[in-house]
Amino acid sequence: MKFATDAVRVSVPATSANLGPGFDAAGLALGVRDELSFRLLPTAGAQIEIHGEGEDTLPRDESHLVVRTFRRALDELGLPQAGVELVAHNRIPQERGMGSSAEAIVAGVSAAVAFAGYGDEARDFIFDLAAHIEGHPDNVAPAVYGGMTVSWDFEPKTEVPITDAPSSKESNVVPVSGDAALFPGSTEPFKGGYHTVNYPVGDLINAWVFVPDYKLSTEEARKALPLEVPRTDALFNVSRVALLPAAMSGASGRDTNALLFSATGDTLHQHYRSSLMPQSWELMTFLRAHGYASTISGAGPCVLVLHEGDDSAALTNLLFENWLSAGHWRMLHPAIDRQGVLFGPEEA
Ligand SMILES: Nc1ncnc2c1ncn2[C@@H]1O[C@H](COP(=O)(O)OP(=O)(O)OP(=O)(O)O)[C@@H](O)[C@H]1O
Ligand SMILES: N[C@@H](CCO)C(=O)O
Repeated sequence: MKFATDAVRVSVPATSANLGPGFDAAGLALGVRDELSFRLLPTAGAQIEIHGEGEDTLPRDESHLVVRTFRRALDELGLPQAGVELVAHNRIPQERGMGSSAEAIVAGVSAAVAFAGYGDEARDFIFDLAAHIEGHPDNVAPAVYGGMTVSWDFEPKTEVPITDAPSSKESNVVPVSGDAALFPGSTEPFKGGYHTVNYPVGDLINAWVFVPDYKLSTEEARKALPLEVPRTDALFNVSRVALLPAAMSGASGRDTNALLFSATGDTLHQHYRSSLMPQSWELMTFLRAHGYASTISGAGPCVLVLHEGDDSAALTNLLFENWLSAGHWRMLHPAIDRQGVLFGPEEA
């Protein structure tokens, strides 16, 4: 395969994973974007210019996450390993729970796809490869498709009776019974691996992200989680995560803010991580004590609030004296992003 163009642009939104109960499954795209441009160079290697978030910390060599995933995607697409110039304008806070690593991975894969000359039809390929590189799909899915997503890892070997389990990698696909009848001609196979669906988000749903002045790596935050959880905690999260789509739609016919409050409850992961981010835990519990649907964003330490209606003034009043005035927290009010990654050839 050959490069279809010599320069491409990519724009990827921030994301908030888990939304409380949906650990490693639910995610929401937020209107804070990193913008990247890539240009092929006649010589090997990577030349990297970084503006904004990470300009003092990110590497400027082949170990840069965007470049690493770009190279992996070039291999997958059968494109040669060319030299590349990368200019990144980063707005997404890093190691804060706003999906910066998923953003970087989606950016690298999308750039390779754009160089290959593909457009929207390659979105599923981007999701599949990026989720495999990230290792969990909850940030990658909204970064790719926008809006609210729920993702899952389909394992034919465990989800079909053992006697029917496919034995080779090639047959690691399960046709879903009934599809052909419902949609004549449809094959809709469920292959092993990550899948995702979008759920509607009501126009009046607002999101706020409180960004602290300290960081926490996802790797550290994942180490704090137990391998097993009590059944009562698992049952609690099953009901809460099942409520999320109805609450986020804003169209359930019930009080949306009351539903959002219940739907963002979690007993599976947040409290195990609280000692790694005591200030964030305190802010989240304070907000919940005042009736706000509040969660730790992703692996933390940002705090997310979801609410029907614009409560910016009330939130500022509530938090100014004890939280915002000391300068340790920034309050963001991003739109819900409904587009996901944007990518294509650099316009001349
Ligand atoms: N824009 C970027 N460009 C290159 N590398 C990045 C970028 N953003 C993040 N990274 C890499 O990803 C790491 C942060 O990943 P981590 O998963 O810890 O945080 P996060 O993705 O912001 O949080 P979460 O997954 O909880 O939302 C950084 O230390 C850096 O190595
Ligand atoms: N679901 C992930 C999101 C962070 O990448 C976690 O909470 O660890």
